[in-house]
Amino acid sequence: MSREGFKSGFVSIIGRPNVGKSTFLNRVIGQKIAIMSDKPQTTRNKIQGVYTTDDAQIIFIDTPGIHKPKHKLGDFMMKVAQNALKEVDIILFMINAEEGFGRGDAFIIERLKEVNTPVFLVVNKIDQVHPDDLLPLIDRYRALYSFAEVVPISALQGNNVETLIEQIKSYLPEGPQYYPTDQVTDHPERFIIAELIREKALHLTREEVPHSIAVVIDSIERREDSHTVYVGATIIVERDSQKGIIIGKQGRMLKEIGQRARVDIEALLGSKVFLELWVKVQKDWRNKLSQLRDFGFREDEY
Ligand SMILES: Nc1nc2c(ncn2[C@@H]2O[C@H](COP(=O)(O)OP(=O)(O)OP(=O)(O)O)[C@@H](O)[C@H]2O)c(=O)[nH]1
Repeated sequence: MSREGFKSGFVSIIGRPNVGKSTFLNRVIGQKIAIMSDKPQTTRNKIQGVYTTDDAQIIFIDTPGIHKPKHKLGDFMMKVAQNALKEVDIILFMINAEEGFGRGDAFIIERLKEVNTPVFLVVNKIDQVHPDDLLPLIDRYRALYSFAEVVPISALQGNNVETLIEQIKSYLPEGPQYYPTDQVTDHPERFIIAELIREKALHLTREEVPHSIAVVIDSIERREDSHTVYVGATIIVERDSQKGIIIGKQGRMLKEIGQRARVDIEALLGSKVFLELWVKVQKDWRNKLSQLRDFGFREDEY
């Protein structure tokens, strides 16, 4: 669909782990589509949120944090992120006002210098700092890169988020409405369901299980004459000890993960859900690219 004066484009959100990228996306899109966690580096997949108004459509790409590569997952995602940056209309470089400048930011700025896309410096978590401290912080970043705009926000409380949206719109080219108005994400339900399960598993096991959890959806079936959707999923961990933690005493932890995930999946699908969860150990899955592909990380999609 193409309308006179209608603007549209792609916006990539980048930033160090935990700066608030998912919180921002969730606030703008108004639906729980990105995994949220107090632990860093949980947003591994590209998540697209689509924000549509009468006069514009913004397609957000929640690019995974750019880190120095540590193992192959790092390398792989770095490449994905770098490619994504070249193809978008605007990059939002989000920083955490509370934490200030860090080496991770310096690293990202080096990557930004390799692309021509306009970059907004989005200073998040301003609810946590004194206004007097903001300007010196912004100057520190400005000394390193010429940002198209600088916008302080609080993604959590919503301060200035609308202003940021308006500024994004003003940079977008005229273009078609790529997605229907009611579409908030182009990911198949499968992906969102996997993220919801992963979120519950990470949340409930907190300190005991690191980020080496992947969730694969084995099946989603709506059986005829039934209002129930049957979902089968496997939680993949790296070690036997993690499998034990996920399952818990007499299966209690797995049951809890399943119950909590089911509530969210029911809200997502708008129907009753029967969720069956399995746990599987696959050693060192993060270092095996072929398996990453099996888990849905596909380089050619980007
Ligand atoms: N006080 C405050 N906290 C915030 C704000 N935005 C996000 N947070 C908190 O910061 C933490 C991390 O937020 P996320 O949105 O998960 O961060 P992220 O950048 O998506 O993190 P990764 O998934 O690791 O890349 C959460 O506990 C949020 O509630 C904000 O504006 N103010």
